[in-house]
Amino acid sequence: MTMPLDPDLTPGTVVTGKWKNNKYIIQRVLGKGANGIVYLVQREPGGGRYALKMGFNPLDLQSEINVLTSLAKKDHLAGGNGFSSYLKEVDNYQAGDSEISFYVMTYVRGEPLHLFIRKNGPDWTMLVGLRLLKKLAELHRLGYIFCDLKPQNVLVSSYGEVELIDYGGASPVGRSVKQFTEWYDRGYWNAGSRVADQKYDVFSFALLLIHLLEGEELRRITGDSLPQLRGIPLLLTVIQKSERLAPYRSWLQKAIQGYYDDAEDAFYSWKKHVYRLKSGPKNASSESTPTPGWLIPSFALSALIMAGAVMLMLR
Ligand SMILES: Nc1ncnc2c1ncn2[C@@H]1O[C@H](COP(=O)(O)OP(=O)(O)OP(=O)(O)O)[C@@H](O)[C@H]1O
Repeated sequence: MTMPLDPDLTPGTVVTGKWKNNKYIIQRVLGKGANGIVYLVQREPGGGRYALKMGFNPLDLQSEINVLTSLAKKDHLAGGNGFSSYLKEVDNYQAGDSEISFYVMTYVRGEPLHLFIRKNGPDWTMLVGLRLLKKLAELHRLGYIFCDLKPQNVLVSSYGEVELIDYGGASPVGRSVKQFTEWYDRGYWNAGSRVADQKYDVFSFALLLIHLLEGEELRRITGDSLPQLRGIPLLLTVIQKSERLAPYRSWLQKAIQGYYDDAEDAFYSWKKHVYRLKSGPKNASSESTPTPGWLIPSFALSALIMAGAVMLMLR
């Protein structure tokens, strides 16, 4: 089976599945990664919108499909409804002489975590972080580790709902991590092995948080030091010195040092932290940065949506 290197399809192209004969009309490219290209498609007939992924390498795509299938089965058995409905269909597409494998999944509306926080402000980190930990906890309960946690793989809706995308790196507990991004990788930071366990994801989450709020400082401090000095003490220094990380300090110190057994443990600890913030004093950053007048209405709306979302979450 041959495969074009770059299956770039123009809007309007109809992708017909070879085996199941379902038709999907390409609307636009949602994104391109190292492993494949993801399109927004409309199913015909019926018209529902989905995300359709074509892989550059059929074997990599198949292993991703295997993970999603196994997750769906486990989730179904556990009575859940999150992962069991994510994967919709797997088929092949005959494009000229070549056959391209693809799969269809739920279309997740949202923007990558780092862009969401940049646009809506760091105050959202508290809520979005809680929801992300909840997602990871659901995955851990099914025996899987996400492994390649990075801002691009976390999509956030305008109400702060969180979805993980790209399960290409997900592994059952105990396997070696096959896909990772250095900045969020426990091995890169000399903070533990590259074997998939629950703490691996919690560590990546902690690094994600440091990156979101203190990215420049992290780059500066690691740029100056030798690779062998990259490690837990260096990260603890960044956490200790940072004003922006102050509300998360004790949580982060524990996460970095592998104190939390899994994402559920980390989630409950974070939840307590959210409660504390709710009743505590206003944080320093909102006092020290004056808000321009024209931003106040959108800020107020943003705060209102966040308050509503926090209440929903803590019900
Ligand atoms: N279900 C989805 N709903 C909406 N957008 C999606 C969905 N899946 C993927 N995307 C978009 O497509 C992009 C590429 O998808 P994906 O991350 O699966 O590809 P990849 O080749 O595995 O990427 P990477 O190089 O990060 O491993 C994502 O960054 C995202 O913008």
